[in-house]
This record gives sequence, C-alpha cells and structure tokens, in this order.
Amino acid sequence: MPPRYYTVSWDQLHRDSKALAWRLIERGPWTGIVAITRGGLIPAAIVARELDCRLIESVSIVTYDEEKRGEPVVAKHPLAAGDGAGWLVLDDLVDTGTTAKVVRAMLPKAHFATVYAKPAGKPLVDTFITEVSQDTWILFPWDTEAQFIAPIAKSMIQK
Ligand SMILES: O=P(O)(O)OC[C@H]1O[C@H](OP(=O)(O)OP(=O)(O)O)[C@H](O)[C@@H]1O
Ligand SMILES: Nc1nc2[nH]cnc2c(=O)[nH]1
Ligand SMILES: [Mg+2]
Repeated sequence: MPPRYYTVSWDQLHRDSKALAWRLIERGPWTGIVAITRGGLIPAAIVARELDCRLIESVSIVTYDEEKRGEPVVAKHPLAAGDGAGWLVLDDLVDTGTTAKVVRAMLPKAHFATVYAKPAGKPLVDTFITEVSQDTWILFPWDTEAQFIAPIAKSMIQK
C-alpha cells in the first residue's frame, strides 16, 4: 500500500480539467480527442466542452486491478485517429507511464495530456496540470464516497 493518498473532489477535478483546457486551446485547433478509458473519459468530456470539440474517440488499456499493476492489455483501438496527427489524447493521470507508452506507440503524432502526473510518467506527457509524488495514490471522486468518521476524541479512546 502506498503511504499517502491525494483525494480529488468533483469540484477540483472540474477546475483542474478546465486549467488543462486553457493550456490546450493555445496548442490547437484539434481534429478530435482520444479519451483513454475509463479514467480519461470525464476529463475528456470537460476539455471537449471547453474546446468546443465534438469528435471523441476512445482507446481502452487495462493496466490496473484497483491498486495492483499488471501487464497492459489493449481492449479497444483508437481506429478513427490514424497516426494521431492533429489529435489530443487525454487521460486522468500518468503514473509509471505504462499506459502512456502503449498509447504513444499507437498514436505517435498525437499530443498527450493528463490532468495529474507522477515523476516517473512525466516525460511521456506533453501537457499536464498538477504533479504529485510517486508514492502518492490519487483518489478520484468515483473511487470514494462521503461517510461517517468518528470524532477525534472517540478514535483516541479506541487506540
Ligand atoms: O502510468 P500508469 O502506471 O500506466 O498508470 C496510469 C493509468 O492507470 C489508471 O488507469 P487504470 O489502468 O487503473 O484503468 P481505468 O482508467 O479504467 O480505471 C489511470 O487512469 C491511467 O490510465
Ligand atoms: N485512481 C488511481 N489510479 C491509478 N492508476 C495508476 N496510478 C493511479 C493513482 O494514483 N490513482
Ligand atoms: Mg486509466
């Protein structure tokens, strides 16, 4: 288990994805967006709205089972995007860069962007917004839910 978590709320994800759109609009125009499912789908929807982009393709790379990393398996190819020229590839984050490497090999001419990046994956990304340390696990809003937490005083008694 990684020692720390970085919890991202819906609000923060929306704000950070819009910050990404501000960076990307200067680099356009874009033919379309390739979202890396599943994590890239929501940032892709937010960025597509800001860039007024209606053409969305997807690529599916299965690399993790919850926090356990395995060998990347391609579940869907981005057929509409050719070699990636003029296309924007979006994911929620780059961690080790395993997923990004597979997608870059498929779409060598695309611009690759993520909202969050860890140091090992950073060199594989053209544009990102927020960096977190390698030993941090990012918790997205779809990974979490609000729940009751005992008052500090009670949790101290239990210890
Ligand atoms: O840089 P890497 O080490 O490859 O990690 C980054 C990838 O891991 C997560 O996807 P995941 O495989 O968990 O699938 P999901 O998006 O469907 O949840 C995340 O959404 C990135 O796509
Ligand atoms: N939710 C989530 N998925 C990941 N996949 C690889 N790294 C991460 C991470 O930090 N958070
Ligand atoms: Mg993913």
